Amino acid sequence: MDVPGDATRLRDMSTEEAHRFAGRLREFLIDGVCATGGHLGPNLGVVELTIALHRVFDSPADTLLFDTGHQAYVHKILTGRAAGFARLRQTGGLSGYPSRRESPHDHIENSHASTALSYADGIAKGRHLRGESGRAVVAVIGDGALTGGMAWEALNNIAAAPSRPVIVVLNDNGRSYAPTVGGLAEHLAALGEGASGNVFADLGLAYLGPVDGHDIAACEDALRAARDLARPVVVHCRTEKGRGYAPARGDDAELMHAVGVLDPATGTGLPAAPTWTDVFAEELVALGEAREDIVAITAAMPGPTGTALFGARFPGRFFDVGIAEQHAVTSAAGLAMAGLHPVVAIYSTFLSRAFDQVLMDVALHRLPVTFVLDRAGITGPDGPSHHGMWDPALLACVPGLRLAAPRDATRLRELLREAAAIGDGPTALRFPKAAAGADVPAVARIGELDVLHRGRRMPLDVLIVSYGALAPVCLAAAAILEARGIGVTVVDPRWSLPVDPGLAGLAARHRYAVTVTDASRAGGPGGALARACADAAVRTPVRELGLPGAFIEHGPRPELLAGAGLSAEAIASRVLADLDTGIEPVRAGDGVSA
Ligand SMILES: Cc1ncc(C[n+]2csc(CCOP(=O)(O)OP(=O)(O)O)c2C)c(N)n1
Ligand SMILES: CC(=O)[C@@H](O)[C@H](O)COP(=O)(O)O
Ligand SMILES: [Mg+2]
Repeated sequence: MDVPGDATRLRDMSTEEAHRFAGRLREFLIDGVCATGGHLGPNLGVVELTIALHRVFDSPADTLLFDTGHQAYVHKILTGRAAGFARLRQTGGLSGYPSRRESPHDHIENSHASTALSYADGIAKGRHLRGESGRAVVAVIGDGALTGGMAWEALNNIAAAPSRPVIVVLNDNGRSYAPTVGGLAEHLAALGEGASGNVFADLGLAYLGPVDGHDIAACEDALRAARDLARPVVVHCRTEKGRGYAPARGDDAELMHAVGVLDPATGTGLPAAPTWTDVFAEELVALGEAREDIVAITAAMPGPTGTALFGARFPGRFFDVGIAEQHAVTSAAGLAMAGLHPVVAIYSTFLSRAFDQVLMDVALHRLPVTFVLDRAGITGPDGPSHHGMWDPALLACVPGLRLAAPRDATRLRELLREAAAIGDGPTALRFPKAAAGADVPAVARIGELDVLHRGRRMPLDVLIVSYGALAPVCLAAAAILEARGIGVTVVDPRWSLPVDPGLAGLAARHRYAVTVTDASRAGGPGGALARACADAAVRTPVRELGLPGAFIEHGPRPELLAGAGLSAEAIASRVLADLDTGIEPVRAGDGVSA
């Protein structure tokens, strides 16, 4: 695609030429994203708006921020990265979000929504303090991201800083994945249509709009007016998600918000095997049939979390609260106080945002809320701010919370029921973004934990403690070790928090124990087991295998897991090396495990 390497040529275009260019850019997006997967709908909706932004503002001298960043493909194309789209979201390829390493035009790498206005507030204040406030600070935020409370914390401060003006560009396409919920959505829709008030003006912000976000000249006029106002201002642009691509505007419920590889001619994708989310979605409906106290909550992600099925079946017991995870959790606490059993379906990575609410609004009151953490562990193409790798460490701090990691679909159903039956405190389940795969049967049950494989020799050499979906990998590692004459037992605790009381005793009957989890090692279940062994004066050394304490770049899930040493071969090699060299057992009171 012939794309101006910089915005100079873009600015020299007439409006008509710019619209023709927008058409070519749209075709480039459709062909490129259908070939790689990614956020097709959101980016088709901001083609003209982003062209107008780069014709009016001089990035990177002027700062352009994108909230969530999933809609920054056009920005990337206009800043010299069109060629990189052939490897979008692939190992070593272009990130699907802004990337500071890729370009000085990029600033926010975090794909968690509702943050851009706070960055803008801080940057504007910083520039003012350093006497550099001559340039514009522009933040593009979607109507969905604007349902996040943090955005309003920022607007409150931006409005109070007239000498450090921020230009807020509201990209209002009326949706997150699904139509944006709540009173704000209705208010935005009424603006310009005789609305009784204007929330932005009431906060003290200037308001320009609504503007047709697909009319380049109208966008440019509004953006120039905003720039010349020199005071905090909201430019309200109305756009269409998926614009210009019929399959995205057709029967697709989410207007192709996030797609896999598609046939560009039809917009159809490859058939996918049932996922963990599909299993959860069905079981939640079955649970809802059996128990009328079960209610479900999502933070603007009914489709991706699978709760849409429950919502269709029980519309009165289903709540989409918008991109408002903190509210979701504490509203769930309220529902539990009212005698219901809420199931909060939330990606692992987004739970981080509501940690205080889990700790102080749910657990402190010992409320029966069940958190279903989808996309736990390595997710893959969405990169470091999407891997769900910190929930075990965070939740290990929560008194009274029980965390389960099902190893397969049958255990997911089983553990969801067990969690829903617990009435004296919070529970959580975690599973990955992956096909659900074949069941992994147990050969025995010891208390709450499943024995997946018994070693052939006594005294047994190695105990592998497998958490969650990596059980097949652990069994394959056991086979490699047994081929080397090493006896191995593989167990799955099912509930990783609190530590199963039988695990330390089981470890005592082995020379060595290794824990395997698709989560950050730091604060993971392995450390808890090591300390439990130390406290029980069990001298068996415990090796913890998991994800490193680092931000892991985007790439295919299997490749990233292998890169973190979570393949059968890598686990077996680690065990063999430890057996050769020996590792010290954790001593009682030693907070650090091997
Ligand atoms: C804190 C948080 N929760 C959920 C998500 C998942 N998510 C990604 S994009 C999106 C919808 C964003 O809607 P909007 O801001 O209106 O942008 P649009 O896609 O419509 O351009 C959601 C819910 C997220 N990125 N961050
Ligand atoms: C941008 C965002 O947070 C989501 O749209 C993210 O892309 C999740 O994608 P999956 O639902 O495919 O995991
Ligand atoms: Mg939107």
